[in-house]
Amino acid sequence: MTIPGLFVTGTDTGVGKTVVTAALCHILNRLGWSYGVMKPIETGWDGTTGDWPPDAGRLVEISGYTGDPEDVLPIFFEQPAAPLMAARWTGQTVDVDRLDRAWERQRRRHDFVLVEGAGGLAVPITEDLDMAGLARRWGLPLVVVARAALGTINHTVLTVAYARAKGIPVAGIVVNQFVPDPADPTRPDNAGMIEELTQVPVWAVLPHFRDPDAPAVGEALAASPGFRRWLTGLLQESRKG
Ligand SMILES: Nc1ncnc2c1ncn2[C@@H]1O[C@H](COP(=O)(O)OP(=O)(O)OP(=O)(O)O)[C@@H](O)[C@H]1O
Ligand SMILES: C[C@H](N)[C@H](N)CCCCCC(=O)O
Ligand SMILES: [Mg+2]
Repeated sequence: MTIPGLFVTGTDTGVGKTVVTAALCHILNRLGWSYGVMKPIETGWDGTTGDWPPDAGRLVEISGYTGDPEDVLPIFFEQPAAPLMAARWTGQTVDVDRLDRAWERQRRRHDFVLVEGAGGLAVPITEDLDMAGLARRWGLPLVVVARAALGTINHTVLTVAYARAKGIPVAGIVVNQFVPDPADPTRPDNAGMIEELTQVPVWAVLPHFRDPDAPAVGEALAASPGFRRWLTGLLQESRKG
């Protein structure tokens, strides 16, 4: 495989990274790929409720992963905060070697790994590493999930500029939760403006789903021309070896 996977980031927390990562799992399931999933650091879970926290649990459920939880979710914190903050509050530091070891095990097992970040790209993990640094460290191109509504141009352009400043390729942008609103005339044109300003393909403009389950969102993503173009390119590259 020409790329080892995708790092799904967003312009903010709560923009739809997990929904889009689960949709990508659905598409890879349909293609019959063997792939890995990771949520390297999840915050806001204390480890006592259920087997998995919400994000890692969702990805495990859709991908059908049954192995060691450590390889999907090496690190979690109770406080719903940036990892560096959550770690400091409990007198800890994030063990980056532990993240790397989980990543290496995933890479040994799979040609392709889907990784969901926490929050946006500049969210700190340690004093020296943020989400962008993690994607770069693991050689993963980004998918940027962005809101559909007013304010998204600025957030998305800044996210792409930050990625470029750090030398990380951005494979595509997903504009999420489009709901027409007569009070917000920007919505129908935001994706085009984002593409023009960033020169990154918008893979899809996804609607707001009553139930954003992986098959529904995955089929919508799979049917979107921007995503199909990227996938066709990836499949051609993977056939070349
Ligand atoms: N297209 C959509 N249609 C309907 N609901 C959506 C859609 N996308 C996301 N949501 C909902 O919005 C909320 C936030 O989405 P999600 O959990 O995927 O965000 P996130 O970026 O992964 O957040 P976090 O930063 O906590 O990881 C969830 O309740 C999710 O179900
Ligand atoms: C708790 C939340 N759902 C995410 N896991 C963490 C988001 C950190 C965002 C930090 C910030 O950008 O201010
Ligand atoms: Mg999430």
